[in-house]
Amino acid sequence: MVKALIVYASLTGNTAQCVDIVEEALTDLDVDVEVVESMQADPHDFLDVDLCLVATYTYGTDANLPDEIEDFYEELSEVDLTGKIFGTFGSGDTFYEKFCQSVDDFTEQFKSVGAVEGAESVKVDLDPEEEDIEKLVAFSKSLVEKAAAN
Ligand SMILES: Cc1cc2nc3c(=O)[nH]c(=O)nc-3n(C[C@H](O)[C@H](O)[C@H](O)COP(=O)(O)O)c2cc1C
Repeated sequence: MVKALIVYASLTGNTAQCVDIVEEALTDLDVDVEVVESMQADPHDFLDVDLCLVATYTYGTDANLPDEIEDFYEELSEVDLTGKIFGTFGSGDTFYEKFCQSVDDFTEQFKSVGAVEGAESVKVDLDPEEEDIEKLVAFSKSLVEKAAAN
């Protein structure tokens, strides 16, 4: 059975909604999914799963990482995830110049520790609508296919 860990940060619930959608999609695909808030998460836990996922919103004056996921981001740089499949997603607001910058920051961080992107990241404008749900389900499916072939 494929195992997945989703680590997330969500202040007003939009990213949490995206997490629920991905969790349900992965469960429907027979994946054993664990969901952990970033403050409670340890990046070393990714070593025990087949699929490593991070979901986050973007905040601050210069598209900063949310405070509650910063330590996790830094510690992720110390974990060797060579060959592991990862996926990133989250919510932002297209009003801002750097839309979903934190999602991109995590994509780069995962790549820097050797993980392999299993599906293109999904960036949702505020709360997920029908087309976002479809994208998140397709994202989940693609990740599972990659993990199964890994
Ligand atoms: C002060 C502030 C700064 C923000 N900066 C950005 C930003 O740079 N880029 C972006 O895409 N969204 C930005 N956002 C929007 C949030 O990421 C967006 O509202 C998101 O849906 C929140 O997710 P959550 O409901 O999971 O907390 C900002 C919001 C606030 C309040």
